[in-house]
Amino acid sequence: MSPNPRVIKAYNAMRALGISENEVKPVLKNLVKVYDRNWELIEEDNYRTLIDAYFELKEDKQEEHKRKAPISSHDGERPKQKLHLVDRDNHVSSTDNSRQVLSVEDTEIRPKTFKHETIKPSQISRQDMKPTASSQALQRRLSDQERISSLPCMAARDKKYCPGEASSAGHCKDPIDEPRHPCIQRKILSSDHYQKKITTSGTEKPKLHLGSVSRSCNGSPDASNGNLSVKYLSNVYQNTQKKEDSPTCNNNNRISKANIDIAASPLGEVKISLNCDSALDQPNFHIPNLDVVMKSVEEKYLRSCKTVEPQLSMTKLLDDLCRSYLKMGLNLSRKGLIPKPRQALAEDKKKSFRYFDDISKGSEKIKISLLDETESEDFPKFNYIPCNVIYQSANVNISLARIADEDCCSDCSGDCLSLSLPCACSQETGGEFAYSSQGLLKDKFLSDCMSMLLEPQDHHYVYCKECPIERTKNEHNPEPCKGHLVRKFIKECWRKCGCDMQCGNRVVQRGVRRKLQVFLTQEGKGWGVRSLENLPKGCFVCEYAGEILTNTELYERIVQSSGNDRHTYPVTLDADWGSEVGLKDEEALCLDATYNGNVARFINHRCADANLIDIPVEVETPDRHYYHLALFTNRNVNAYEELTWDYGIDFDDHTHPIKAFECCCGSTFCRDKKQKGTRLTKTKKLKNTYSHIK
Ligand SMILES: C[S@@+](CC[C@H](N)C(=O)[O-])C[C@H]1O[C@@H](n2cnc3c(N)ncnc32)[C@H](O)[C@@H]1O
Repeated sequence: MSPNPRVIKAYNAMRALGISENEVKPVLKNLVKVYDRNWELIEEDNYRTLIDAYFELKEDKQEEHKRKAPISSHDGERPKQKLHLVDRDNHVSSTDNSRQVLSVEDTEIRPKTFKHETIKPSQISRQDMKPTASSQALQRRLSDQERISSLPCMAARDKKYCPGEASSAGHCKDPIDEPRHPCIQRKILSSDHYQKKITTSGTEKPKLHLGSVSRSCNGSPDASNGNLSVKYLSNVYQNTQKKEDSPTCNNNNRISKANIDIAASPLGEVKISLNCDSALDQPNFHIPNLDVVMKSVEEKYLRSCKTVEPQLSMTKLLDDLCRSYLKMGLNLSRKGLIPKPRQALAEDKKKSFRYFDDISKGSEKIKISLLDETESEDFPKFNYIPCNVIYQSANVNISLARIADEDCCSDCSGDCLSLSLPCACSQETGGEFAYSSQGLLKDKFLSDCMSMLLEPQDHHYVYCKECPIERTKNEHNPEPCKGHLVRKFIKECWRKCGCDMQCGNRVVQRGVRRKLQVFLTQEGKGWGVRSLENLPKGCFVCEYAGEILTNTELYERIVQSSGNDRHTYPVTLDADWGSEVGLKDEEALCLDATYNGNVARFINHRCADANLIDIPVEVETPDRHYYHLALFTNRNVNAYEELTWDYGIDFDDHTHPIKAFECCCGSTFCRDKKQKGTRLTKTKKLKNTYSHIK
């Protein structure tokens, strides 16, 4: 009779794990019998059930030997008994021990094999069951397994031994009543599911029921109930734990082992696992925090595919995830981080990735975090200021007396936006407030501002007789003014107004409200800013705050700077230069956030199709030499998308005191000719991009 090909396949699968045909034969025979020749159940998950049964049998045998062994005798005793007595830090490394597990001296199958309370094979890390694993790797794993299974319960560390029976003896409470570690709970759930599967598939035998899973007090499953599946889980878990820098279990209750579940259906029927067994073999690999890896990969894809492109490949994405996982793991170890106990993991997460909780040091109403996943860039030295501060000579005249009655709404109360007839403060914006009752910029106002940005030639420019900018460049023989775009202003209610601070016409002055984070960009732009939440279109993000300098002061600063300071691109407050002739130097102002600035100093430039727009805002000074420059979203922005705005740089102007950087914005409309030569010529194309706001 020709051999059953399913039997041959099963032997082959087990052989790949270093288990011989002779060892497998009786186990398989028994399984086929109890599973009523339901081969699918034996074959599924790469013969998990078979492997499980094999190890269960082995474990039974060991238990049997233990029971039979004379208690006082050490001589000539099998070392496995000692294994359960060694201290946590006193690993038994004898190869005999591993060999002992591997060598199956007697393979006699006993009817009790399946009478054990059993945590089902679904609880075993998939990788451990993988038939492709070399027998050498298995040996090593088994050796670890044996070693770690000897570890005592964490709570009973000083006692020597926490066997299954110890549950009733004291230091581990009834494992069922014990609060479950979320990760473990999930695994138990899946074993329940497994049980259901067996029953519903019409197989009556064996009677599989949820085991009394004894777990060590640190939440990992305890190997002491003689259940190899659980033991396996525990071993890999603890093995991994030794190398870890970050929590194995994240908030999503995913379990972390050498196999890390990264995605699962609600009941765990379908899972995607990261297998980092080979990476764990590398001495310089440490397990990174899965959440951070996920975030970083998501961020990368969100940036490159703002809308999901048809060619987006999930395989590629998940492959990339694996690559990033490895990369981060290696990066962690490159920093020479030493694994810390579990309690310190939260702290570690922050340290290993350079995490600052709040770069504003409490000066903003909301914390602004900084996350550096690579530690490849020095954090810039600057002083965080939440609002503008005069450097020295700027003439910023803030006085209530200068605010005329028609420039404020002293008769108002409460919220000006709720008035049936808009108050005086709406005059500046044509008798309508720029803000909607949701606190967002109204579409019409936003699209007018966008149109100025996209089609400046269609808008009003003023040309100074003697341009302060040209004057600083060449005092005695200034070049003709290059022109200043007359900008639309928002005017907010302020101190002389009768409304309260919650008035809908006070947005910018209430400061940052969105969860922003500074992070290191990957395109060579240095630090950048992203929002940790989705932002709706027209939403205020932050103002560009810095030192208020005169043009001359800025010029001197640039000339004197050592060249070591990476100058943040300064902002010229020229939105209203046309309304006055002959601006004095102390009235021609700009903002410099290089040494003193807020989060906006980290927002990078993007040519034309940036997601933020800068809008001048009049708050406390009716003359517009000085104003606030506020950044609003010009479209819906996804969480973790980098926030950018168009600095308005003319990359062709080689006379500008600040040498323009080489633009890496990646926009199709990039104006920097050096970059791909993709100069903005097709305004129409650009207009199409923003057609939604027209
Ligand atoms: C306001 S800062 C932005 C924060 C800056 N990335 C950092 O690390 O501090 C402006 C500077 O960032 C860099 N930068 C901004 N946008 C860029 C872009 N599109 N391409 C290349 N570098 C950029 C330039 O060095 C520029 O002078």
